[in-house]
Amino acid sequence: MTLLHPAAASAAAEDDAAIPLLSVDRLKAYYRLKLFGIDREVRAVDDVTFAIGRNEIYGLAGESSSGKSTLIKTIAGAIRPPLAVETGSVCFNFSDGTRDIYRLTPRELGEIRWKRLSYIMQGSMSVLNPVRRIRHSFTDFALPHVPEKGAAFAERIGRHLERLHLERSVLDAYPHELSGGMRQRVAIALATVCGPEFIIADEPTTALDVIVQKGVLAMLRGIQRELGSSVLFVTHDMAVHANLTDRLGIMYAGRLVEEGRTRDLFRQPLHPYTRHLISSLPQIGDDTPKKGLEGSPPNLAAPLSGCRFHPRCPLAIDICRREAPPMVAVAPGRRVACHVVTASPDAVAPAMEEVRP
Ligand SMILES: Nc1ncnc2c1ncn2[C@@H]1O[C@H](COP(=O)(O)OP(=O)(O)OP(=O)(O)O)[C@@H](O)[C@H]1O
Repeated sequence: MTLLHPAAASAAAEDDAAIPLLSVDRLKAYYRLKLFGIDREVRAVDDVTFAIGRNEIYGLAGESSSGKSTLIKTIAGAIRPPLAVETGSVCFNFSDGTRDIYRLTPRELGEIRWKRLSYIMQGSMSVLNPVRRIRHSFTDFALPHVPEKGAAFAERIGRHLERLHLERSVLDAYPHELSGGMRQRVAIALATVCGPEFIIADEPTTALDVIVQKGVLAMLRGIQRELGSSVLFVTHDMAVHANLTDRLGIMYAGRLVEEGRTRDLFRQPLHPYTRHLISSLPQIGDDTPKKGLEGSPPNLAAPLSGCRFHPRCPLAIDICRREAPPMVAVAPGRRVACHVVTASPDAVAPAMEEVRP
């Protein structure tokens, strides 16, 4: 197995577009706390590098507290104390120019929100004002960012709702009058009405039952294709990733530990943590009892030396306790941070042959 230079792997991952829409480079974001007079830092995002191409849905998976929400906050420039960005950069290559998110003024950041970069949150009530009709949410968020005003603006909203198979009458409802699924559909309509180039979706279907979830995901996939937007989709639910995302990044304890095309990760997971996530998914006809992962995730305020997964890893060897494994490109578009995987190319090589395009 030939290990690729990260730049070569990165280029290979971006088959569809020469320049990624989002580039995150060596990003570290820590919560800086003072507890009983003692300074503590929670290393929630610790040296994360990845890129998202145009027109792709990139999934981010990992168990609770692995740093997913912190990563998307830092990507969106929504950084409030005690969270602080230590090092690294986040650049968007929008159609009207490149923006380094940490060099923008609050005004410049406000100008790209909704128009170029928008969000779909888990609780749609956080964007839909509970005491105002839905129409006012559209006015508040979208009106400043589109050229149409007055009747032309109302027509734009109406046409967008119809495109998403929503009745125009939904505009007259209060959020509490709609079901959870319908509220999430409205939140997707709101997030996409200005035609954003990049959408961040944070657990948008987690609170919904499976049938409603399927409809909401199909709606998101449909509008993403129509607009040609890129999506960063965050959920711990691997089944959702399998159905929706094009590429997948796996986070563990503040770090990205594996990345590749979603189908390749499911067909041949390399990192022991990814293998665990995938093997614990239920499969029809398989009634063998699923074993949970022993131990608990590390305390990010006192990170371990070496690989953060080593105390729970069935494959851990000596070096895993001493040195943090770097993310290494092992095939075009495939990276993994694991000493065992990268040190045993022969064992992994046949598997990697399968995932080569
Ligand atoms: N405001 C905060 N102050 C201090 N630590 C925080 C704060 N918010 C999150 N953390 C810590 O940062 C780490 C990463 O949390 P984060 O919420 O980003 O993980 P997550 O993967 O999104 O989890 P979940 O799926 O449960 O939302 C955790 O250790 C968490 O306790």
